[in-house]
Amino acid sequence: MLGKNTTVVGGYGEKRFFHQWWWMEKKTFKVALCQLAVTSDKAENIAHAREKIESAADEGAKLIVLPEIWNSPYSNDSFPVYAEDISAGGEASPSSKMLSEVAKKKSVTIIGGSIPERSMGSLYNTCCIFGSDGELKAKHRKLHLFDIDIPGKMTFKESETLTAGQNVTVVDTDVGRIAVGICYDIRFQELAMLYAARGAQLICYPGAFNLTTGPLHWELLTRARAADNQLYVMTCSPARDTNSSYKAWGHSTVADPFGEIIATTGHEEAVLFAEIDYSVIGEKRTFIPLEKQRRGDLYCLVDVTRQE
Ligand SMILES: NC(=O)CCC(=O)C(=O)O
Repeated sequence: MLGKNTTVVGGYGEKRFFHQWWWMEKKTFKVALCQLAVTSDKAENIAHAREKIESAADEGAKLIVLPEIWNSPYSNDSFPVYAEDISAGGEASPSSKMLSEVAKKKSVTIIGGSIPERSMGSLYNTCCIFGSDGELKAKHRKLHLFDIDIPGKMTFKESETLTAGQNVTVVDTDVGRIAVGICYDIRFQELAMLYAARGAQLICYPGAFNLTTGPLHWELLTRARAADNQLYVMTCSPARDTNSSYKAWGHSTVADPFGEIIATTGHEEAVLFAEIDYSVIGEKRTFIPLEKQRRGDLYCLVDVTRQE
């Protein structure tokens, strides 16, 4: 049953989102993905992230992306200890304060990876998006919690400590219309499809896959989300720490709207640069006109959250 705020997207109902000038326009810029080494010292993590962001900006990056949980170890024991009250700002959230300051100082857009957030008695895995004026433009709370059990290989249950977010996130920035998902969110194609229907040119997924699923699925999903939706996809991981309880896969990656990898790295700390050209989106959608060819008479995606 379709509700008051329900919009049918894809198929033939959403042409307006696919024919706006801004994704046909040629607009190139440099992006930097900071695959940060994370320690158990929060102040050190913040200072280190600041240094990497500043040097990426000095090298010409206009959009800077951080990994999932970059101010804390990735563990259910750590999330409550490292959590910050982002909406209180200032000293209550030294991580977001630093991101805001550096975005403004360097005049760059920052997709601030994610940090554990404390709000109204709950904890979230939250990405803050800062504009080049240093303002917080949006907050994405991870929608799909990472609860998996592959016996003897990988068991994790974020829902032991975290609460899932309730909002999808698409934000207009100086460097285009950007959508955000966090790690496990990448497994849900409907979300990416909804983002494409809302005109996203780029989806950023700060993420921390592991040594079981990473080799099989990280690149596959990055490329699939890009090729299915014909837009840019970026996945930004922490560097692997072989001494930590959760070993991140690393391999931060940028895929173009054809699903081709245009930048990637290994598992050590790195800052990865790529050149983004939004005119490629229009070009690939002309070559392979999926949007015109969808069988809206047989299936469709329903956007239950759009406010008209
Ligand atoms: N932090 C996460 O959400 C990890 C997701 C993951 O490893 C997966 O396989 O999915």
